[in-house]
Amino acid sequence: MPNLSPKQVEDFHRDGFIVIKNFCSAAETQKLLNTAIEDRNLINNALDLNDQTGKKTKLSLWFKPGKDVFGYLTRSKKVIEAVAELLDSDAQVCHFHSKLMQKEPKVGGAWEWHQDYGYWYKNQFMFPDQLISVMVALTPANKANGCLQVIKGSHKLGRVNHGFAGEQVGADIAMVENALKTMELVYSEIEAGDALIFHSNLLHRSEANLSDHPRWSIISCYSSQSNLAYNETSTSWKTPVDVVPNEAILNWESAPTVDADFLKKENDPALKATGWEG
Ligand SMILES: O=C(O)CCC(=O)C(=O)O
Ligand SMILES: [Fe+2]
Repeated sequence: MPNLSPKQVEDFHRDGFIVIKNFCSAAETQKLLNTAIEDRNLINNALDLNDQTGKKTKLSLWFKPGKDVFGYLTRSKKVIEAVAELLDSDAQVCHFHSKLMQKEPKVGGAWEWHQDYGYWYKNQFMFPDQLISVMVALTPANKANGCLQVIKGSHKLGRVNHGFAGEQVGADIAMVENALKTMELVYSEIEAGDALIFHSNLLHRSEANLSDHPRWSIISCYSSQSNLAYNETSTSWKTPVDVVPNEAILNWESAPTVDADFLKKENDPALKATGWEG
């Protein structure tokens, strides 16, 4: 039984993204949000990333999905089946990394226009069509609190050059402006529990959160096992996901995230100059 309809698959290939409403139930979303708020490891391993104006986005990033509620979500049958249908490979699905994104009221920073493959090219992943991101909203995301914006169809541009924009890596703004002349900018306003699945070359950004409401989400990135990365020391990206039933999210006991292999800022090639920029 396919997880996605033929129309969803077609939309993804044409537009570079799809939104799946109520991908997580209210109870699942609440459990994820509570864990995000209460789990000391997630909090202690959060990195602050400055945007160009000094506003900060907080993110915790880990590689190997564990036996906690986030691990169960990222390994769940519903996520892995959807991803498998959209990746350009019949090989098994591997989990590259997940990030808990916390854009706090008034202080949550912006993300510059970029393609995720703009980062992952630095990891020397070979195939952008075998890399994908799944964003699940843990709180409502809208224009006021800095929801994700995407340029519809921009994954078809291929990878554009990226250079540093503050502490972040940003796409060549000339190419972004050209794209915006003919392609539609879409504000991905979604509710808690909705999922946005997008291609690694889709141009996207988000503005600062100037509202009184948090914008929290989890973004999980997947790669096919046939996609090799020659500059990546973590190993989860080449390890097929140990898939769990969807019920695990709500019903299985959630272990602490203490053993998770969290990213330290200095170890991320995407945050370092390689000389390949520009
Ligand atoms: O959460 C956001 O607003 C964007 C984050 C993002 O695009 C990324 O981490 O690659
Ligand atoms: Fe991104």
